[in-house]
This record gives sequence, structure tokens and C-alpha cells, in this order.
Amino acid sequence: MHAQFTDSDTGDSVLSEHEHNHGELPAGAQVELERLAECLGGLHDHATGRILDELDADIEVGYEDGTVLVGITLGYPCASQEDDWRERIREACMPILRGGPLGEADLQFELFFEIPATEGGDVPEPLRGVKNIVAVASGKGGVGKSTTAVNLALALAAEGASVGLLDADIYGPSLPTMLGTEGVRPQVRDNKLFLPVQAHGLKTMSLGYLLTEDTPAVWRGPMASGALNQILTQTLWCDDGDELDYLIVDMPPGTGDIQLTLAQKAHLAGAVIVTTPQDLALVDAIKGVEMFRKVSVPVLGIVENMALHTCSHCGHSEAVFGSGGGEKIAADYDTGLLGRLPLAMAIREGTDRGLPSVIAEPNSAIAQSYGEIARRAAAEIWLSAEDGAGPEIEVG
Ligand SMILES: Nc1ncnc2c1ncn2[C@@H]1O[C@H](COP(=O)(O)OP(=O)(O)OP(=O)(O)O)[C@@H](O)[C@H]1O
Repeated sequence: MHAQFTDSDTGDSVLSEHEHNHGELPAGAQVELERLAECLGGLHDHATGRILDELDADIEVGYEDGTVLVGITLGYPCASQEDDWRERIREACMPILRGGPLGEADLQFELFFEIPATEGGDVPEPLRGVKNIVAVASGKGGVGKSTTAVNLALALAAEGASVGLLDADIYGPSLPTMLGTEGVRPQVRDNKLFLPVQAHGLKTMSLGYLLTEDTPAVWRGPMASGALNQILTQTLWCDDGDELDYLIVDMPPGTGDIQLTLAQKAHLAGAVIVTTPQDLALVDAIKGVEMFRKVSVPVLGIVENMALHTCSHCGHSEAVFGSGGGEKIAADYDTGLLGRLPLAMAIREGTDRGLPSVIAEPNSAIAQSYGEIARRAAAEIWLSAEDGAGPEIEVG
């Protein structure tokens, strides 16, 4: 989605129309618009922690029929942030406009995003429209990796991205339970491609959709890893020229061969490492970071899960598994702490009944934490894709 203000009657771009129509600007207004653009470059983007001047963002400033139009295009999905940006832009622009040739003008702002694609080398046909594959991994089982993967995928979708979710956890595929899609069987096209199962706006695929209770346990080992490769590459993630902005892969726990092969085969845009603040889990999380480093996959950051427990009776909060560990790994390994989730009954209950927190309580503090994690992770992908050229600024 590229920044283009459109005329509601004609559908034409107001900004580009205006660019060829400088004559209509009040005297001195061009300089004013340039000052505005310059000032906008100094605004802070929360997810990247940088100012716009340090990013490959697009800043467009125009004027049309008594309205100053400002458009900003970022490289990650951020629909929930539009009001915050609007407020900050108003605060930054009004003092410049006041008393000048555009002092009486209205100010209209729109936030856009254009998600870059990670170059993927030679990928199988059904994965071609997938722009970014992101692994959610943990060195150890039971730390909340699947819960994080599901909520991360839903949060990216809530921010406006098109998202797929692949449950690659061959030993205990939990995605169907978490999404309320248990017992669903994916349709098959032309006898060779699975059609993803739609759930809460996500395209999903899981070995859980294919296994039945009678599936022998022995199948879940080496044969299952072949099956995993098959559902990754034989699922029709993108139909009819569609694109998927992100495919989130809930990895099997651990850092063994299956994980390594998958990390290499899937041409990952990056990995999110989930850990609890417990010492043992942290040691395993480090192994996860090192595994991805070994195969040159950028680590987008660490999610510290079950970081704090708030007693539902007295409201007292305690760091049950210790504190600060995720932050320390992030600092030691030169990556970021994407966010922290409390040990909360609502998180467990939501995933158990097929309604993860982001869907069940979209305005809760927990859903907002997942939103922040999603924006930060996606912003990291943008940063690793950008060419460092700085912002593109259009004034007219
Ligand atoms: N922050 C949290 N607060 C409370 N419960 C949580 C939290 N995160 C996860 N859980 C619960 O912990 C259990 C394990 O979570 P989950 O299945 O996501 O972990 P996992 O790391 O993917 O496990 P596995 O290695 O078995 O795949 C689930 O019942 C889930 O609902």
C-alpha cells in the first residue's frame, strides 16, 4: 500500500495531481511545505526506535483546496498507530503553519505501509508470493512458543498485513486447538496442493489437520519431518497472484537437525526467539540464537514469556521465573527484547478455547503487548531489507 491520497470522486491521486499544479499554491507556501517535510523527518518511529530521517520511509507533503496533506509510508504494518502519528504530526506541523501563508489550511494525514519482500533465492512455486517467512522458535519446549506464534500472526493481521501461519511443531501440533479449527481437514487442489484453512483472517496449515488420533507415534519422528517439508512447499499459500506479507512458522522446540534444515530451506526473513526468564530456558534460548546465526538468519528479537505473575486475588505482581534474562540475552547477542508477556490466566484460557488473546480481548494490555511485539519484529525485517538510502521526500 503506497502513500497516495485519492480523490473520493475520481479516484485520482491528489498529491501527484498537485505536484503538476504548483501555480495554485499561495505565495510562500512551497517553502512552508518544505519546512514541514523537514520537520516531519525528525519524528520518532516507535517500532524501529529511529527518526524518519534515518529510515527508508516516504514522506509526502502536499496542498489541495485549502488542505495540507501529509502522508507517511513505513515498511511494516502499523494500522493501529495512525491516530498516534496524526496527533504527533498535528503537534509538529501546527506551530509551523500558524500565522504563515497556509495558516488557515486544514491538515489531513494518512499513514501507509509497504512491506518489503525478503529475497528468497530459489523457492518452490507455492511459496513464491510469500514475501517474508518468519520462524518462531524456542530452545526448549513448553515456554509458550505456539501461543506467541499464534498471537504474533493475529497481531500482524490486525495491523493490516496478510498473514499465514504454519504449525511446524511435528511433535505436538497445537495450532488447531488454539485457533478453534480442530477436526478441520484442508481441501486439496489438483491432487497435489493443500488449500490453507482460514481462521480469524489467517491462512493456516498444520500437521494437526492431517494427523488423526490413530496416526502411529512412530510416524511423528523422521517421517513427520518429510511431511513438514511437504506442507511447507505444497500448500497454496498464495492463489491467483495474491501475496502473503508474512508466513509465521511455529517451529518444533529445540535446535536439532529438523530445525536447522527448516531454517535453511525456508529462506527465512528472520526468527523470533521465545523464552521464559528461567535460567534453563535462557540457556536454551541462547542455543536458538546461535543456531539461526549459524545459518545467517537474522534474529529479530527475544520475547520473554511468563515474565511476571499478577495474583488475580490480591493484584500483587511477582517475577516467578526471575527477571531481566531476556534483556540480558538481547544485549549480549546484539538483538532486541521485542516484549514481555505476563503469566496470565487469560492467555492460557484463550488459547485453550480457540480464541487467542489478540482476538478474544483486542483492547487488553496483553493484546497490546502482542501488537507491539508484532510491529517491532516486522520493523526489524524492514530494517534488514532497507538499503540505507534514507527517506524519500516529496513536497509539492
Ligand atoms: N504467558 C502465558 N501465561 C499463561 N499461560 C501461558 C502463557 N503462555 C503460554 N501459556 C500456556 O502454556 C502452555 C504451553 O504453551 P505453548 O503450547 O504455547 O508452548 P510451546 O512452547 O509451544 O510448547 P511445545 O514445546 O509443547 O510446543 C499452554 O497451555 C498455553 O496456554
